Amino acid sequence: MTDSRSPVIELDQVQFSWKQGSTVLDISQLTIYQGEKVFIRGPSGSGKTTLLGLLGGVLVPERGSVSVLGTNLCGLSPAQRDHFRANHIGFIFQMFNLIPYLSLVDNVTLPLSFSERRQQQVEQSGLSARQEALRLLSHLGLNDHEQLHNSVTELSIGQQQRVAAARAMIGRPGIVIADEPTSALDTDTREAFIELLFEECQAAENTLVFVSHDPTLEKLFDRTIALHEINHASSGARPGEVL
Ligand SMILES: Nc1ncnc2c1ncn2[C@@H]1O[C@H](COP(=O)(O)OP(=O)(O)OP(=O)(O)O)[C@@H](O)[C@H]1O
Repeated sequence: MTDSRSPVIELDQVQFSWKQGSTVLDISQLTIYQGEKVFIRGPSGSGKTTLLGLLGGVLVPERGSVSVLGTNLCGLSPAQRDHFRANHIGFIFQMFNLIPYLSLVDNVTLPLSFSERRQQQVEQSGLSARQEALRLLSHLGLNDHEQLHNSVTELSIGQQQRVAAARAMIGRPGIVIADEPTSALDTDTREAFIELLFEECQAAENTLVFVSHDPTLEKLFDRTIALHEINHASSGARPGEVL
């Protein structure tokens, strides 16, 4: 079956191993399309975080190509990859990685300091960076005036997650990559958060790549990629192992 949407991420004959280790990822082909909401699952240690590192240009494969929005990341220098990532990819990390000495709003607007493109996208919306940060936080469920003045160290896990998601999405990067961002939450809270994430991604035309261990979330997504099914590396976990 052919897909009429444009590919935004294309992996071709990719192999990756950590130094002196055996091959962790060996993927012949992987294509993710514009606007898709993709769920990636796989056993612990199967290489999900490593794959996200390749998609974001944090890591480069020793073989094959990783093309994102038409740019082959393997052909860029480390500095060019950093620049590309700042412009086009929003990350939601497992541990959120919020900056404790910055306010919530400053945490959210931080990516704009590294990306003129994302800054311009906010300007074009007619809002200031602060207004856009507040809009995103409010849409993601953080609109209590008092909470907004809290230090990030005083936030619950769910609230931290919302700040991290707003930070990933500010300035419409195009691609949002989330690594197990809901693991500390109960099922209802997870689903509610993901629905909000979807709405915001759709409005901003972001493609979403989401990694989780939780199979109950799968049904919410357009497509699931079972990493252990597309990964031919001998060190990768085999189908049937504990998910
Ligand atoms: N920085 C690193 N240096 C060396 N080996 C690493 C590094 N990061 C991960 N690995 C190894 O690569 C393999 C895949 O790890 P990865 O974190 O990508 O798996 P994962 O599927 O995301 O696991 P989990 O679900 O537990 O987070 C593992 O064997 C791991 O030990």
